[in-house]
Amino acid sequence: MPYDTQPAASHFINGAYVEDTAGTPIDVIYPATGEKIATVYAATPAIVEQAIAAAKSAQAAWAAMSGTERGRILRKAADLLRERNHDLSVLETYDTGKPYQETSVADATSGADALEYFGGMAATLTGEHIQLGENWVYTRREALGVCVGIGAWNYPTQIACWKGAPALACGNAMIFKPSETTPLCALKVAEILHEAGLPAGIYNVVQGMGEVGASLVTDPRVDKVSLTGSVPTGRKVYAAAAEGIKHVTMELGGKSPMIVFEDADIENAVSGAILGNFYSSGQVCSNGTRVFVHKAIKEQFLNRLAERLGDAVIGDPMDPKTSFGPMVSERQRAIALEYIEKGQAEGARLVTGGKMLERDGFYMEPTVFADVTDDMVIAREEIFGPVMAVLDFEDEEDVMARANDTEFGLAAGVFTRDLTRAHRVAARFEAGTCYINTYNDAPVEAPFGGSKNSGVGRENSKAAIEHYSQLKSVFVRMDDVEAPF
Ligand SMILES: NC(=O)c1ccc[n+]([C@@H]2O[C@H](COP(=O)([O-])OP(=O)(O)OC[C@H]3O[C@@H](n4cnc5c(N)ncnc54)[C@H](O)[C@@H]3O)[C@@H](O)[C@H]2O)c1
Ligand SMILES: C[N+](C)(C)CCCC=O
Repeated sequence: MPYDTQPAASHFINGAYVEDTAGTPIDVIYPATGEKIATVYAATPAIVEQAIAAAKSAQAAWAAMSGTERGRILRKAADLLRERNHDLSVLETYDTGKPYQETSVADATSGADALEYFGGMAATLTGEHIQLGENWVYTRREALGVCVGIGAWNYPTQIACWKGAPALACGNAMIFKPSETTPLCALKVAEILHEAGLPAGIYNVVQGMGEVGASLVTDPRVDKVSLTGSVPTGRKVYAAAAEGIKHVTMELGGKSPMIVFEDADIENAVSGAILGNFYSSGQVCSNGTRVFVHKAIKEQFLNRLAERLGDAVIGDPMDPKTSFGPMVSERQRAIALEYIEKGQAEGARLVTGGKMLERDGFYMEPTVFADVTDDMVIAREEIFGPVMAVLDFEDEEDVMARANDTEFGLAAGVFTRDLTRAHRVAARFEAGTCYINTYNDAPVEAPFGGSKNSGVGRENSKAAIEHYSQLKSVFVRMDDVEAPF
């Protein structure tokens, strides 16, 4: 192993690594080999208490600093993430199994973008002045207090930063619980933030399974919860947060549509479908896994897609030439393979792939089904694996209705050369993040998030500020107070 993956300790609390081996051990498995590469221990109630107490006592002083001072620390952390991109990318690859070819451009770099963007914005956060005759109101944009971030396993560095950066820019403290499947990367984010000058207690990381997350969400000292995870977990966390009337951001799952019209640039549409189904071995929330292709170009599209998939380099994720790595875990691969069996049983046509690879690690083939119909399980449920469902259509009205006929609303994409149609379709998509002639771009400047069951709130962009701060109005009377008696 060219990299020591064992973290200094399981948790990062109050500016330092903290260990408590009384917690349940969590083995960290390298998905490319199935080997154990590290062990962390789930937070005990005493560790959770330490983290909440540290965040609570540090937050007010952090919020009292000027935005310029807070932002400077975040921007320094962004620089450190970029300087250490290689090591952080290697760690991300060990944590998730995603190829280094991806992690070196999409994870620590995306986290750095968030820290730089929100670091730059911290000094610009202001209230407003509202004149009412002689009297006036001013508003103060204030921090929420203690925020809890709970992560999924597909983008551990990115999620730790996408939640941490706006929270900290607004003057909050954060306690982040990574997914138990990928616990390593967030510890490095915490370490770097503190090296950049973050005061102790402002960004803490605790490990554990769902119950650790639940104990954070229900603590009365916690003011906001931001979850990235599945819809079933989102339901539980949203309900628990509602009990305490807490602020929430819910970044949940999807089964997003991608519509390829007969006038589309086929090469670009195939590229979009590859990016939106097979990047990160298909383990991306916003993936366009229901690909509606116009009947007139369907066979051309499928032939070109199969040819391009033949160019995928499946192998050692650390080899920079590898473009398709293993699934994150044996369990996640088993889930995807079960869906493939269901697809075949329901009569979908297997165009390519469909099997696990007989080698160490959790590899399977990128898989494409054609002749999928709307009622098939593979067209309705989120698989979270490299399984694309291609469906036919002929009519725009009909395909719009079918594209929107889902409980999810995370993302949606359209490929067409017809400008008017592109914008008409984007306007009619019931989804929070839409694409025209591209797929899965997620720059920090743009809001990212879902509608319907795919989520509440937005990450990134100015919109995230609304979800990590609150406005206080202060009414100022200049004349006398009139009272009835
Ligand atoms: N919308 C987005 O931005 C986005 C991004 C990445 C992943 N996802 C979604 O995440 C899912 C895959 O990730 P996963 O398998 O890790 O999801 P998951 O829902 O199983 O777990 C997510 C996190 O929630 C924690 N958790 C579980 N039960 C909890 C509870 N009762 N209280 C508090 N925390 C609890 C887990 O420990 C984990 O850290 C997919 O559905 C995917 O679409 C969404
Ligand atoms: C940046 N991506 C690739 C759109 C991923 C966002 C997080 C979803 O899994």
